[in-house]
Amino acid sequence: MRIDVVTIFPGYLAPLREALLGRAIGSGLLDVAVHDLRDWTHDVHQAVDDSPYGGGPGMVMRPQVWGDALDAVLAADERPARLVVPTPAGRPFTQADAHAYAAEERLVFACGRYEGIDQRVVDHYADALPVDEISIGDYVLVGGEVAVLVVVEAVARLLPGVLGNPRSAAEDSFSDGLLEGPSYTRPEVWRDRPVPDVLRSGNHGAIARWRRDRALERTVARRPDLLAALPPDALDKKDRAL
Ligand SMILES: N#Cc1c(-c2ccc3ccn(Cc4ccc(CN5CCCC5)cc4)c3c2)n[nH]c1N
Repeated sequence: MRIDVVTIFPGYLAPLREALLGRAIGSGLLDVAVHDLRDWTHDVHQAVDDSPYGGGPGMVMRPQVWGDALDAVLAADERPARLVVPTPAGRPFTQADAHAYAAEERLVFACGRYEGIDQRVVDHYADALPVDEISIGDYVLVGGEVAVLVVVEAVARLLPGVLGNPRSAAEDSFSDGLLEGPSYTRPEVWRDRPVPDVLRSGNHGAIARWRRDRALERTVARRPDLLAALPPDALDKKDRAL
């Protein structure tokens, strides 16, 4: 998979080259190119923004600069691409999106700043390729770069060979529709707090039941919306007895 990121702050994307993602890049599983939007400006001030038509707070990013940048970036590789534009007004990004994006040959991310990017940019490219305006959560950031780091990590970990243990991705939270329960490791007792006995019993059936019960309890307490979204047959009699 090839990933391109266009931003006025290329340094914000440096973490992509660390740790797991850095190894994925080094092993050729992922090809990442970060581009400075200002390389496509032509004025001495390298202006990328201007006042909003109709008034309102802040500045809006200019369509001409984005058009020149995205034309050049898209033309640099013949693989079909999906353009992903983080925005506070975007559709919520989900684990299902991460799986869908992991199947793409190429993702191009447009990182806005200020009040966002002139809407005509999204509208223009939507005539030529798939374009997603996504949001990573109901809180307000200052730009799209952090969202790109989140999305790229969620996608890259699903690529074959990136995670050391492929079972991790297969057994993700949300993969069975529930939050995962608590995890424990050595020591057996830490600050007078023991590991639950069942986890040391060797009784795999009891362990699986205990873990399912803890996942259900946690989901009821923290994400009742996930329970409501479960298919009717997702909970068995023992689940409902909890
Ligand atoms: N993903 C994601 C995001 C973002 C995100 C993503 C991309 C950009 C580009 C610029 N900003 C800053 C910004 C902040 C607020 C507003 C709304 N206006 C404020 C006053 C009148 C309306 C517009 C832009 C961005 C924020 N924030 N939160 C998420 N989950």
